[in-house]
Amino acid sequence: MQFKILKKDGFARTALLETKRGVIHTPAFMPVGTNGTVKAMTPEEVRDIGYEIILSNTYHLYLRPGHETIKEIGGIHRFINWQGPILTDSGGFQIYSLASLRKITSEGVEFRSHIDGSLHFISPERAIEIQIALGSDIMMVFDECVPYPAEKQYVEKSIKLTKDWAERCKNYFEKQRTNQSLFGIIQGGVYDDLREKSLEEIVKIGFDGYAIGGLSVGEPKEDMYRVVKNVTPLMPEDKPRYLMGVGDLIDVLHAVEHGIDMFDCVMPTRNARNGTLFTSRGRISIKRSEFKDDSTALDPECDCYTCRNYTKAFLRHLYMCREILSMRLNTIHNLYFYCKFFEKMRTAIAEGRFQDFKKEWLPVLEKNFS
Ligand SMILES: O=c1[nH]cnc2c(CCNCC3CCCCC3)c3[nH]c(NCc4cccs4)nc3cc12
Ligand SMILES: [Zn+2]
Repeated sequence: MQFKILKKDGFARTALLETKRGVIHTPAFMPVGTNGTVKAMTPEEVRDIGYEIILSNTYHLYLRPGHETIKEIGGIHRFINWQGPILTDSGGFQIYSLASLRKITSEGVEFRSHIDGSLHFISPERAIEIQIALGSDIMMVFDECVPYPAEKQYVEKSIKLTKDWAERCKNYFEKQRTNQSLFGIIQGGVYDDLREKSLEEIVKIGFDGYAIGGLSVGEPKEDMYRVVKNVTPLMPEDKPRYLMGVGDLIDVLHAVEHGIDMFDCVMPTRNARNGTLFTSRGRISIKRSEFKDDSTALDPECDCYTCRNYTKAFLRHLYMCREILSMRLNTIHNLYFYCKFFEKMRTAIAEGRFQDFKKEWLPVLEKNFS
């Protein structure tokens, strides 16, 4: 995997991440494909909007239909019909946020499936074995995402576990003959000293890229910004930096400013499905009665399929009828808005005007148009 920095603007940078299945222009947003689908979208629609990489999650696919099934079918790319790069998470985060009856030991995590209650055990080695079977291009180590809030001594113990698990993931990965990449994850809660300790330990093990985990889990924004500001410049400059679970475009601007390259978040797709749409004049809730007779486009500045062909009145109508087309048209627009935002941000960095871009967009993104 090659990571080539094209241009720097302060700590912000725009780069090319070259994988065997294609190039990713960074800063990049990675749409979330739970169960192997970016909900309501075909892979062609996601690709035609301009996305180069999507996420699939190990926890769901391991439970249903099972990683062996996907392997027999020909791997995750064949299964979901996405020929570009795919990043899979380790499953650890979903176990904490979805499964029940969890038991965390130094060996791994025992949990009950949120689907049928069956008992499972995933070790760091198993988490890598599953991702290798899926055949993703970028795999994530099995980490412990520290919840917020968490006592400092709990976090101290947890980063030791995350470090041991990261070592075990790397050792297992190196014994397999696979040309996939493996990213490490830095934890440490909101404690700057523990963040630096976790960073040093994970970088010492050595990975193809590094993620900041344990954020966007309910901590105050100023804690998230402080951790990103302090940790990011200490991460290896010549490797991709991935801020997990982020996020809101305001948070993206703060993170790109400090040198983050990759993002994933359910925001554009989940918000679309509940009628919250991002526009060039702020965020709007399409179900509001003020749009009942509004014959104008959702966003006059947007040239996506939805904005070119439908009125706010129709989008509101579809939403009120809970029509499937409502989810599709809203998702097309929100994904398009995010994709174009990242494209404009990359251009701004390439032209050395990231600060202007941030100043121009922050007020828009903070605005609730209604
Ligand atoms: O430390 C972490 N370790 C591992 N994963 C994390 C994730 C999941 C990132 N998205 C995975 C996707 C893989 C494909 C399917 C969908 C998820 C996080 N997401 C958030 N916040 C957003 C949040 C989302 C839900 C609750 S908080 N913080 C996160 C912190 C960690
Ligand atoms: Zn649009």
